Amino acid sequence: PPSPAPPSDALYRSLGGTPGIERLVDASLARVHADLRINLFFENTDLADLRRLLIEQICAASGGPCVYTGRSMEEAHSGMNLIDEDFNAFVEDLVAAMNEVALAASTQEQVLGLFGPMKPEIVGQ
Ligand code: HEM
Repeated sequence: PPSPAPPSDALYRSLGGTPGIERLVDASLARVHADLRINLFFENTDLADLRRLLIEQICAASGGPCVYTGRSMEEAHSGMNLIDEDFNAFVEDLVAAMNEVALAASTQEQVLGLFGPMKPEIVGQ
Protein backbone atom coordinates (compact mmCIF):
# COMPACT_ATOMS: atom_id res chain seq x y z
CA PRO A 1 0.00 0.00 0.00
CA PRO A 2 1.16 3.59 -0.58
CA SER A 3 2.77 5.22 2.43
CA PRO A 4 0.82 8.05 4.06
CA ALA A 5 1.60 11.61 2.99
CA PRO A 6 4.20 13.25 5.25
CA PRO A 7 2.86 15.96 7.57
CA SER A 8 2.95 19.37 5.91
CA ASP A 9 5.62 21.83 6.93
CA ALA A 10 3.82 24.69 5.16
CA LEU A 11 3.20 26.71 8.33
CA TYR A 12 6.79 26.18 9.51
CA ARG A 13 7.99 27.60 6.20
CA SER A 14 5.52 30.53 6.37
CA LEU A 15 6.96 31.37 9.78
CA GLY A 16 10.43 31.61 8.24
CA GLY A 17 11.65 28.31 9.64
CA THR A 18 13.55 28.18 12.91
CA PRO A 19 15.14 31.67 12.52
CA GLY A 20 11.67 33.17 11.96
CA ILE A 21 10.24 31.32 14.97
CA GLU A 22 13.16 32.54 17.10
CA ARG A 23 12.38 36.14 16.10
CA LEU A 24 8.68 35.64 16.88
CA VAL A 25 9.36 34.09 20.30
CA ASP A 26 11.85 36.84 21.19
CA ALA A 27 9.35 39.54 20.21
CA SER A 28 6.57 37.77 22.18
CA LEU A 29 8.64 37.25 25.32
CA ALA A 30 9.81 40.88 25.28
CA ARG A 31 6.17 41.99 25.24
CA VAL A 32 5.08 39.50 27.91
CA HIS A 33 8.00 40.58 30.08
CA ALA A 34 6.93 44.23 29.80
CA ASP A 35 3.22 43.47 30.26
CA LEU A 36 2.20 44.58 33.75
CA ARG A 37 -1.00 42.53 33.47
CA ILE A 38 0.85 39.20 33.45
CA ASN A 39 4.59 39.60 33.93
CA LEU A 40 4.53 38.68 37.63
CA PHE A 41 3.65 35.11 36.65
CA PHE A 42 7.10 34.86 35.06
CA GLU A 43 8.96 36.28 38.04
CA ASN A 44 10.66 32.98 38.94
CA THR A 45 10.85 31.55 35.44
CA ASP A 46 14.11 30.82 33.64
CA LEU A 47 13.40 32.83 30.50
CA ALA A 48 16.16 31.16 28.46
CA ASP A 49 14.52 27.81 29.19
CA LEU A 50 11.04 29.09 28.37
CA ARG A 51 12.36 30.60 25.12
CA ARG A 52 13.90 27.29 24.06
CA LEU A 53 10.71 25.35 24.88
CA LEU A 54 8.43 27.82 23.08
CA ILE A 55 10.63 27.65 19.98
CA GLU A 56 10.54 23.83 20.08
CA GLN A 57 6.78 23.80 20.62
CA ILE A 58 5.96 26.18 17.75
CA CYS A 59 8.48 24.48 15.45
CA ALA A 60 7.01 21.02 16.16
CA ALA A 61 3.37 22.17 15.99
CA SER A 62 3.93 23.96 12.66
CA GLY A 63 5.38 20.84 11.02
CA GLY A 64 9.04 21.72 11.47
CA PRO A 65 11.88 19.31 12.29
CA CYS A 66 11.75 19.72 16.07
CA VAL A 67 10.67 17.69 19.05
CA TYR A 68 8.99 19.44 21.99
CA THR A 69 10.79 18.34 25.16
CA GLY A 70 8.82 20.39 27.70
CA ARG A 71 5.99 19.48 30.03
CA SER A 72 2.36 19.18 28.99
CA MET A 73 0.47 22.46 28.95
CA GLU A 74 -1.61 21.29 31.91
CA GLU A 75 1.46 20.41 33.97
CA ALA A 76 3.38 23.58 33.04
CA HIS A 77 0.53 25.88 34.09
CA SER A 78 -0.89 23.99 37.04
CA GLY A 79 -1.18 25.95 40.27
CA MET A 80 -1.09 29.29 38.43
CA ASN A 81 -4.89 29.63 38.54
CA LEU A 82 -4.81 31.49 35.23
CA ILE A 83 -8.05 33.15 34.18
CA ASP A 84 -9.46 34.18 30.79
CA GLU A 85 -8.02 37.70 31.13
CA ASP A 86 -4.49 36.30 31.62
CA PHE A 87 -4.83 34.10 28.56
CA ASN A 88 -6.23 36.99 26.49
CA ALA A 89 -3.35 39.27 27.55
CA PHE A 90 -0.82 36.60 26.52
CA VAL A 91 -2.53 36.17 23.14
CA GLU A 92 -2.68 39.96 22.66
CA ASP A 93 1.09 40.14 23.21
CA LEU A 94 1.55 37.28 20.74
CA VAL A 95 -0.54 39.09 18.10
CA ALA A 96 1.43 42.31 18.63
CA ALA A 97 4.65 40.30 18.20
CA MET A 98 3.32 38.66 15.02
CA ASN A 99 2.60 42.12 13.62
CA GLU A 100 6.04 43.31 14.69
CA VAL A 101 7.77 40.53 12.74
CA ALA A 102 5.34 41.19 9.87
CA LEU A 103 3.69 37.78 9.56
CA ALA A 104 0.98 37.59 6.91
CA ALA A 105 -2.60 37.61 8.18
CA SER A 106 -3.19 34.03 7.05
CA THR A 107 -0.06 32.87 8.89
CA GLN A 108 -1.19 34.73 12.03
CA GLU A 109 -4.57 32.98 11.85
CA GLN A 110 -2.88 29.59 11.62
CA VAL A 111 -0.68 30.33 14.63
CA LEU A 112 -3.74 31.39 16.64
CA GLY A 113 -5.37 28.18 15.46
CA LEU A 114 -2.55 26.23 17.11
CA PHE A 115 -2.69 28.16 20.39
CA GLY A 116 -6.44 28.63 20.85
CA PRO A 117 -7.28 24.96 21.43
CA MET A 118 -4.69 24.80 24.23
CA LYS A 119 -6.70 27.23 26.36
CA PRO A 120 -8.62 24.59 28.39
CA GLU A 121 -5.30 22.99 29.39
CA ILE A 122 -3.85 26.34 30.51
CA VAL A 123 -6.69 28.36 32.08
CA GLY A 124 -8.09 27.20 35.42
CA GLN A 125 -5.29 24.72 36.20
C1 HEM B 1 -1.52 29.27 24.26
C2 HEM B 1 -0.93 29.91 25.26
C3 HEM B 1 0.31 29.40 25.94
C4 HEM B 1 1.29 28.57 25.48
C5 HEM B 1 1.39 27.90 24.11
C6 HEM B 1 2.26 28.40 26.55
C7 HEM B 1 3.39 27.62 26.46
C8 HEM B 1 4.26 27.38 27.50
C9 HEM B 1 5.40 26.48 27.45
C10 HEM B 1 5.84 25.68 26.23
C11 HEM B 1 5.97 26.50 28.66
C12 HEM B 1 7.21 25.69 29.12
C13 HEM B 1 6.78 24.34 29.63
C14 HEM B 1 7.79 23.73 30.56
O1 HEM B 1 8.31 24.45 31.44
O2 HEM B 1 8.06 22.51 30.45
C15 HEM B 1 5.23 27.42 29.49
C16 HEM B 1 5.55 27.75 30.79
C17 HEM B 1 5.01 28.82 31.45
N1 HEM B 1 3.89 29.53 31.10
FE1 HEM B 1 2.85 29.31 29.39
N2 HEM B 1 1.86 29.14 27.63
C18 HEM B 1 0.69 29.78 27.30
C19 HEM B 1 -0.04 30.63 28.11
C20 HEM B 1 0.41 31.16 29.29
C21 HEM B 1 -0.23 32.23 30.04
C22 HEM B 1 -1.54 32.89 29.64
C23 HEM B 1 0.55 32.48 31.12
C24 HEM B 1 0.40 33.51 32.20
C25 HEM B 1 -0.17 34.67 32.00
C26 HEM B 1 1.66 31.55 31.08
C27 HEM B 1 2.67 31.47 32.01
C28 HEM B 1 3.69 30.53 32.02
C29 HEM B 1 4.73 30.47 33.03
C30 HEM B 1 4.88 31.39 34.22
C31 HEM B 1 5.56 29.38 32.67
C32 HEM B 1 6.82 28.92 33.40
C33 HEM B 1 6.53 27.87 34.41
C34 HEM B 1 7.74 27.61 35.26
O3 HEM B 1 8.60 28.52 35.38
O4 HEM B 1 7.85 26.53 35.81
N3 HEM B 1 1.54 30.76 29.96
N4 HEM B 1 4.19 27.94 28.76
